[in-house]
Amino acid sequence: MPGSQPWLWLTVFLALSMLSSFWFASSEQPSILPYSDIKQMIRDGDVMSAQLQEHAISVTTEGADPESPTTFRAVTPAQGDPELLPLLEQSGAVISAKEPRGVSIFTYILPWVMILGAYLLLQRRMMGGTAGGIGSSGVGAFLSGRFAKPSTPTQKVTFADVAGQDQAKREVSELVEFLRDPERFQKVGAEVPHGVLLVGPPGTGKTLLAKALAGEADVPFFSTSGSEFIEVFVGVGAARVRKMFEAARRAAPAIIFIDELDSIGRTRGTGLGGGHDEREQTLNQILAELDGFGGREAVVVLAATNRPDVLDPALLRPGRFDRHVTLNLPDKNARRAILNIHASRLPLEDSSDLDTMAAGTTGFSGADLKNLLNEAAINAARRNASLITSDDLGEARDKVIMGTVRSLAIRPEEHHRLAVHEAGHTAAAFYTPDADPLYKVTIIPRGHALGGTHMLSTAERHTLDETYLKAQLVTLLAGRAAERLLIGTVSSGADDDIRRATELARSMVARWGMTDELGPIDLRQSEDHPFLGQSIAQPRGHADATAAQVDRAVIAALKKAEKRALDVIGEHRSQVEHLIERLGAKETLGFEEIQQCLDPDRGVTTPKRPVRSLSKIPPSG
Ligand SMILES: Nc1ncnc2c1ncn2[C@@H]1O[C@H](COP(=O)(O)OP(=O)(O)OP(=O)(O)O)[C@@H](O)[C@H]1O
Ligand SMILES: [Zn+2]
Repeated sequence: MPGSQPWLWLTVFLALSMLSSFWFASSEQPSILPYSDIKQMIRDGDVMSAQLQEHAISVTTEGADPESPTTFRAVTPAQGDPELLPLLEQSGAVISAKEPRGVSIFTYILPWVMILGAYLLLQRRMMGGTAGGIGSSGVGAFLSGRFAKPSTPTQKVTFADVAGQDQAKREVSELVEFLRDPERFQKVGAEVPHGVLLVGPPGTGKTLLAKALAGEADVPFFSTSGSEFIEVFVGVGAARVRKMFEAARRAAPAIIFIDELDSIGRTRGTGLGGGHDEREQTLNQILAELDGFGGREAVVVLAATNRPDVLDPALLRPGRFDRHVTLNLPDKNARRAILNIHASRLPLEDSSDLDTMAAGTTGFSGADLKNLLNEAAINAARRNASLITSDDLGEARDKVIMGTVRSLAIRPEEHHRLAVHEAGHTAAAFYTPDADPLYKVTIIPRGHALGGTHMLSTAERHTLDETYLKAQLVTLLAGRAAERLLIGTVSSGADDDIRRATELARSMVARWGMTDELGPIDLRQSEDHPFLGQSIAQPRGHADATAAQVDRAVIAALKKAEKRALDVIGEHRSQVEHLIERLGAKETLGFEEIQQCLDPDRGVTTPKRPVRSLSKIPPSG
């Protein structure tokens, strides 16, 4: 922080130098003599010149060395000395007088005021964070620290600036009316959600969407980032949160945006090495503030994260961040739209290049695409060209793919394998009658896993029957099976599939007694610790021989499921290949399209079974 505030330190420096000049100013070191001695010198005629001040007299004498006269000084008697002036006049010394020194109280106090001011500024800054922003003004903005970091007048962001993300926009836009006219809702006692969690991979436009909501509703936007709280001193984070909420309440209707919520909102009390006090205090303060909304205040808190899985469950309770809006990486059409938005100001040689780019950037986030265009423009500038060519774009794309660690960008050579892999999961789910019905399939990365076959989980299952679980195993392993059958090699992409399949098979064997050899006996290796919420090693209560038997049964179940997956895909090879082709071209396919590929004769139907919740089983890697 010090480095970021040079002017602050300049102020402190100035104040200190004022003080010091003040302290040392009076030290031109004349020798101090008793007044009577000075008077005697005057009488003796030794004094060449005298300078009179309000309460002091300085005299210069010839001294021993005429070249360097000596100065003496004395404080004059309090009531003054009527004899002094006549005496001096008689002596013939040069008499001068000095104005009373302008040392008002102000001069003493000014430096201290400056130091105090600088200190207060520094503290406010720490408390206020970078809160403030578009449209926030007045006292609220002052307290929230905006003055410390003036936000350059940003142009208003609206939903039109957010390409794709239709679902997310629709969900968030419900809040626009509330923010525009909260009284209408309050009058009829309608409670509007106060906490909305924006979930999605980096660069998918979470911040952009929050700003767009503020822009659409035309309300102040207070923003901060979770990671800012981690660096500050204990207690400051909580105070900052309080200030920001206070300011937002005053400015209501308003929006608070907390980026990177996971960096403060991680589950408390995990990690055996003790917690992070500051983080916990900050988190507790956020919870308290959220609870403090009496359902009446027109303040909406949006928070963004790409790790909803690590969030403290307390944050997700009703009345807190109970509304979740998911942002996905853009598919081809959405990528085209994003490129369009950001290329509107750029001189492109051929705008159809953007179609090519949209097709060749699977897995790019909105931020990646924006970055790509910027890199291309830089390339063109380096060449001294006035137009951006397709070569510039191509180079820029490669740079983004290679260069960004965070990016989930998919290399062209991975593209086909992903399509094969996902088509495998999809085909297995489609042809296995007991599996969950399909909903859609995509090769666009979601979160940590690449691609995904999305299935509708039929109702909420409380008990899982054996046939269903076996179908799950087959579906999980079918991605890898398809790679093996249709490409000839397997890849690390099935990592998560194998982990989940193994976990499931082990549960079937060791918890649910779904093998004949072992029967219904609990042979778990470890137990979930109820408080730590994680497995810690527990002593095993059974013999090594039994453990080996469990392992064998697990392996057998997995092998059998893999065989089944290979068979299913082999039997429907041409349909699966058709699916792969379509998936490669379109990246995301809905149920109807899946059905057209895998069962072309059947005509379109929709999933029959009742649907209550969406889940993503199996995730795929
Ligand atoms: N859907 C989109 N439409 C247009 N531009 C987008 C879109 N998504 C991202 N961008 C561009 O990428 C930039 C970065 O996006 P933003 O900061 O909103 O992402 P984020 O999801 O908040 O990322 P992070 O998780 O890193 O905070 C935006 O300023 C915008 O220019
Ligand atoms: Zn998979």
